[in-house]
Amino acid sequence: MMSALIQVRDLSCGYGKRLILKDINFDIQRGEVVAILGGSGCGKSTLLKHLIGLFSPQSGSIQIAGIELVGTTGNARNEILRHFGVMFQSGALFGSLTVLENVALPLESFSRLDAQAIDTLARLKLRLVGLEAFADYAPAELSGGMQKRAAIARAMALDPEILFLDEPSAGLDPITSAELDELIRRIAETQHVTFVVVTHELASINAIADRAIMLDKTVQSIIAIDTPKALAKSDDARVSGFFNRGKLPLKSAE
Ligand SMILES: Nc1ncnc2c1ncn2[C@@H]1O[C@H](COP(=O)(O)OP(=O)(O)OP(=O)(O)O)[C@@H](O)[C@H]1O
Repeated sequence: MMSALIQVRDLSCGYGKRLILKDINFDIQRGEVVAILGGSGCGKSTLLKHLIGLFSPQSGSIQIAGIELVGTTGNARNEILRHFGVMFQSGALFGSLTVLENVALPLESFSRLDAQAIDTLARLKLRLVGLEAFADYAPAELSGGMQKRAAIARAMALDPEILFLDEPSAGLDPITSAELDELIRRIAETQHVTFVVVTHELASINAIADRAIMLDKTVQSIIAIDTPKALAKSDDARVSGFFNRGKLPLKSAE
């Protein structure tokens, strides 16, 4: 049997002595798009920051393609992190660089390719997100949605196996947000990239996620993992309530 691409076991994490999440267990398979969701302050970003190795957990295990991340240092750690592309909410592009230069930056820093090859690869990534015509623009000249797409192109520069996105549709209008969802789905399907996406946008979750991991602030842990469809029908009101918010309550028969 193929092992999971991401396997998290008995993870407890937080900041210093402060515990934010405990008893975290889940597997993510290759090619899946998984959303991490839950109310404000429940620890979605905290989980993401631990998954990408930005913080070390208090205890537990995070295996990427069968290799333990927790406690691994040096070159072995860099080797694991090489599987990752990351786009933070504040995933700002460097304003002083062109769009193309932004996408080329990871290649210049972490590959040994020559300038010509880097240029070619960076343009290929821009084409993937539909921005090849904007290579020489400054980031500030792009719309919010285009900036997000450029940031995804940059996160894709080193051909990561896994892309971690923190609130990708934050600050976007619904139509632009839906376009970004389409792009995420297309990259997952055509490039076989696995996505872990922190989001609280219901429309996005339904559009992109094969499965969603729902966190809860009170229990400081996962309260459900399933397809968005199944979660919406959950018997647990904390779960189904999240999926059905905004819908008019049904009048009960008298
Ligand atoms: N770097 C940090 N140092 C200390 N505490 C932090 C740090 N980052 C987050 N926290 C705390 O951890 C808790 C969870 O925050 P986190 O950002 O993970 O939640 P979230 O679910 O992503 O929230 P939101 O949806 O509001 O972005 C919060 O109480 C927050 O104050």
